[in-house]
Amino acid sequence: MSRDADENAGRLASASDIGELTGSRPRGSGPKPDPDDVEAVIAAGATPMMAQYLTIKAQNPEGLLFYRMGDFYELFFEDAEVAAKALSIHCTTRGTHLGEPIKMAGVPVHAAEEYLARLIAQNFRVVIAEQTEDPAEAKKRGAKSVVARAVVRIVTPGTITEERLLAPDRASLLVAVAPGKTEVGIAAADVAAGRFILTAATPETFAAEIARLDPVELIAPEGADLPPMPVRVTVARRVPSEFRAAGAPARLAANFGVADLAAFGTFSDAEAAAGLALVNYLAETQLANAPPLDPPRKDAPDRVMAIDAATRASLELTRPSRPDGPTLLSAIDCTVSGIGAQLLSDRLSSPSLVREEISDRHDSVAAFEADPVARSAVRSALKAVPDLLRAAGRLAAGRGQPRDALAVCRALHAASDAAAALPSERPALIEAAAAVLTAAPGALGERLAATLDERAASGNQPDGYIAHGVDAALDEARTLRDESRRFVAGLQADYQKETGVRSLKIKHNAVLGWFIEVPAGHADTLHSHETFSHRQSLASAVRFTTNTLRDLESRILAASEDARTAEQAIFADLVAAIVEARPWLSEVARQMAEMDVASALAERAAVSRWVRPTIEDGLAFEIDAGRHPVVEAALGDRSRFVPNDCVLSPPDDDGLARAVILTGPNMGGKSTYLRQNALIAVLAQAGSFVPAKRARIGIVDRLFSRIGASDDLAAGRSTFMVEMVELAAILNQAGPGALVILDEIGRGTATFDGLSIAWAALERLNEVGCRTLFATHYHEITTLSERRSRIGNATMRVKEFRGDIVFLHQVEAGAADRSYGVQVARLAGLPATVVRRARDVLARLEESDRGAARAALAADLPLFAAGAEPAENAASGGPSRSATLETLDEIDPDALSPREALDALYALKAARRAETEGD
Ligand SMILES: Nc1ncnc2c1ncn2[C@@H]1O[C@H](COP(=O)(O)OP(=O)(O)OP(=O)(O)O)[C@@H](O)[C@H]1O
Repeated sequence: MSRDADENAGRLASASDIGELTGSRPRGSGPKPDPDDVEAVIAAGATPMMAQYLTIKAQNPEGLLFYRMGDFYELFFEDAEVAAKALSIHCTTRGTHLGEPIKMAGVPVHAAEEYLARLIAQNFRVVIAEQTEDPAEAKKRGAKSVVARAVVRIVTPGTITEERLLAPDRASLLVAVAPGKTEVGIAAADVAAGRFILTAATPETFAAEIARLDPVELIAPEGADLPPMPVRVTVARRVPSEFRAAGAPARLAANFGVADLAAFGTFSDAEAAAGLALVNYLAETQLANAPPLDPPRKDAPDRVMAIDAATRASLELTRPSRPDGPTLLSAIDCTVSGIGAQLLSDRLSSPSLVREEISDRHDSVAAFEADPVARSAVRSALKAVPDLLRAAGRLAAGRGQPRDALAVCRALHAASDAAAALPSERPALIEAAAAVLTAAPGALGERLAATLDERAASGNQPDGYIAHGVDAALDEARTLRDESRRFVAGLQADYQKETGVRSLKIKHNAVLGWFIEVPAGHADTLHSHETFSHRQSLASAVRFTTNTLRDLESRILAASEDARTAEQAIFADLVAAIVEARPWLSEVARQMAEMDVASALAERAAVSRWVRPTIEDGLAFEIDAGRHPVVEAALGDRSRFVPNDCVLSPPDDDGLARAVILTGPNMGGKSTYLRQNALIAVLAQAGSFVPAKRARIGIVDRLFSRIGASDDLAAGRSTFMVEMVELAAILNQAGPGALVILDEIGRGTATFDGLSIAWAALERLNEVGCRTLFATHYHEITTLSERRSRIGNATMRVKEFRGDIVFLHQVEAGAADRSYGVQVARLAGLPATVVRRARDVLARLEESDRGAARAALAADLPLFAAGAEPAENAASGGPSRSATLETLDEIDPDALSPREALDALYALKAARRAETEGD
């Protein structure tokens, strides 16, 4: 089977194939379940069951159909092949359909969640068709009648609620987008936890907003253009009328039982349209059991730092660029709970622009940092606290288990333990958390604790999870059931005595219920007793029953049934109480997450020696001894990381910020330095302390980072084109409040083109006056600092030692004169002949073209027309030519014999030695 068919059959389009797959149906070798020809197929001789299967499949063409047959979910035709491959399960054939064998694969119902998890992880969508009647009922309609089946749910990445299918530390967001006339409405739901937000973006900010939300599933109108998505987004296309703005606010309001959406805030028509499309999609896929969403809340993207998708990817804030690679989140995360980890991820994705909010968060971190005892106590109270919102969501959706109620109970008790341990110094956020958490466990928590049997509820037992003493009728039914069971046990001894068969046993199985079993050799003894009536003969044993046993069995069954009914009624009451308390539970969850994040960041600050940054208005940016949190952690021994300062604050009265041009050798640490300063800004505004000795930062409203570029062949763009598109976005969008870090802009084209573009881009950014770090190998650009007071030069220090370079990773003022690219290439293991040749070429180039060109370039630029001299000076101020180089220049390696080459090498070494001694 082709890869195409494989991918198309079960999945919705992934980002790269949006459009192509719109409306596509599963393809493959089996019959095409097209609604139009299903009837014809059935008429042509499908069995009644196959006819039912094909009808359901035709109505639900998107996704793999899990068709319930007894204890299995079966897949047929192409679905079977696709699932077999995706799950590494066996694909077999059974019977024929229209003369062809029917391919079939199945997964046991009891293990279905595990298989679903694997399919969801591969972006599949699964349609679940259950048996909706007892097979016995179906039989009554005739021997050939088919058990009624119906689709009960469509499992998609953004609508799952099962604990095992969800990542504990990451929200799985479902996002709907409704393009309007002037804006794009965006609805985002964390379906499992019930959170629902509405927001809007302009066509320009849309991609960045989607990157910030980072959904796992996206609902969009057919034909609408979407920005490139992270790899794992599933896209569901729906007809454009589903996203119509007209009437959407009223219909969405009705959905939440209010007359006017204004009850929840001010929303635009496009936002309401997106919200409605999301709610409808949830109803379409979850049918009767759609998990309830909280009323919509307005999300204000203008309160958070604007970070476009390319910057996010380049900084690896929460998603690694290569699988399992580190991210900022993974390197700093010390949270102890899933809800805390989710909040931290949110914070890093959306650093705040609101000074008070940032400062409140810093206050909490400071309070926890100053009080290690409270910090450790709060962290142990919150350790592994269950995700109570997800548990409550499952219960509200009718998919909950006793263990979900127990999770709510445990979380409420953890909340009160955490409340008791909070630091005594309580800035605003800790005080607010204390107020909420001290009210836990509350009446609900006490009731859950008193009602649930912890051991039984934490397992998967179908009964026994309601504690003894909660309900008299339940206890009575259980006593009756247990006494009857004991009576059965006693009966075994009686029957052994009565028959003299010591090996007689009373046993139970699901098919026969209770029965008496003796080895085949003793069967006659029991046959001779009137009391025993025969039930079943096996090869080695014969089974009997008696009136007394039958009687006891029906008593046990009735009592068990009574007990189960009583338990279910009590459980239903508990669920109702939990559902009613959801708003409070979500507040408790929020505060617990807040305290987990604050104490975790304090822990990080204490362990990794981070400091509280000073956040202010204006364009200050002063970092003393800043470090890169991810590289530092990767180096293992922290002392190996070399801290560096960075000053971009406005130097003049005009209030505009500085740009620093960073030059230095390859591998010298330029990218690390650039990134670390961007990450420090992100951390500071996310509410964290920062890896530095001191940091003073004027709020950064936009962050741009371009470090290296990769091609986007799928979108038909070369590396250079991608780089230029991204550079255009920066130059068009960066205002004075931005922080821009650019690494080797222009390197993807011919030297002079690249140099010119880099030059002009830097000038432009400097005119805007945004804080800029600009790393480049075009050393010519460093001459700009001589003309502009707000442009400075910095370089990465290296030492040369016997022809090799040693990276010091230290940033110092000044400009590098060379990139040491050839030395680095040598370190990387390039063949010696190539390195020699490269040195030769480099020496010639440096001697002739390049220097002249640089001088000419600087002289030609209007800006420097009046000041050509310094540029020329700079050009001629390179290293003086050494005796070694002179000797080297005279050598033509291609003309040398091996012996002559060796002699030449000795001559070079001698010349070099003489030079270094002379130094
Ligand atoms: N401040 C530092 N302290 C210690 N090690 C560092 C530091 N900065 C960088 N390094 C180490 O040097 C390596 C190279 O750094 P980086 O990629 O930043 O260099 P670069 O100058 O950008 O190189 P290129 O120009 O080739 O892209 C890093 O992987 C890291 O291991």
